[in-house]
Amino acid sequence: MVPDLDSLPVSRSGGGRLRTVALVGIDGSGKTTQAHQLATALAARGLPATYRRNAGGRRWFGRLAVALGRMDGEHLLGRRAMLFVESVLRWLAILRTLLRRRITGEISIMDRYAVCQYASIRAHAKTPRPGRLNRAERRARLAYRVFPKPDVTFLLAVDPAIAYDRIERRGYDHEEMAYLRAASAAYEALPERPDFVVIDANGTPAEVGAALIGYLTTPPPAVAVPTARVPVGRRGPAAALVSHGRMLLLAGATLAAASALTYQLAEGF
Ligand SMILES: Cc1cn([C@H]2C[C@H](O)[C@@H](COP(=O)(O)OP(=O)(O)O)O2)c(=O)[nH]c1=O
Repeated sequence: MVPDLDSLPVSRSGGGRLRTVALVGIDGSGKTTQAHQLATALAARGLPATYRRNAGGRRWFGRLAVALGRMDGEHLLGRRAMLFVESVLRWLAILRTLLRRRITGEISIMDRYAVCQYASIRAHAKTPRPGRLNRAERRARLAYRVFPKPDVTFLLAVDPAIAYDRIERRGYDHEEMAYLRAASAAYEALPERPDFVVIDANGTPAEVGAALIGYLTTPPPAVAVPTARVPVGRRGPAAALVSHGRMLLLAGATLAAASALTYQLAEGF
């Protein structure tokens, strides 16, 4: 059966058409592989799905650091500066993705989203405490709150040891086991965690891909499932106000982000 836009669960739950899908999880969980695969699978079903990468530049700075004789981006810039740069670049990347989505009407299959930055901040803290919201995260949340929640957020849950092996095999970066464990715990402790659709990502790309597409194309249960997308109290004129306010904020942010240099930086990461 070939599903159309209106056959996807998100539209059936009353929230309108499916517009944004985010894949989140620790490094090596398979976000990039699966986001590409999912966009291709949806496109093959005639849906306007496009892969979008909301990267924070850590990998790029890692390569630069190595070229300059340092271990990684954190070693090059310092822990706090790297987190700040990552937060800014990811913010710009998400903004660009959402603006593109608005212009093209595509279904954006997003490789990472705002929650990845919150998890990164927790896991990269001097003393990682996965359950604790620190000052840096508070600031990031303030900046990222202009972005709407994706229609679906898939958390690719993977054993950190499997993720570690995958990263070693892909060969162009390295993560410590302690960091992967802290990041995994951070995702589990995020307040957004109850909204995630958790997918077992320990399997093969085909198995995980089937779980993702299966979720999106399987009709929801007949019982009324409350949707978290639009709180009931925000419907009607209040919803319109919130929506306009958000658009104004986004427009202002677009101006701030309009420098070609910054745009190119975000594009490259
Ligand atoms: C999804 C998946 C990826 N891989 C490989 C592909 C990549 O080289 C590497 C990491 O996957 P990748 O998609 O790059 O993970 P992320 O974007 O979350 O960091 O592991 C597997 O070996 N098995 C899998 O099931």
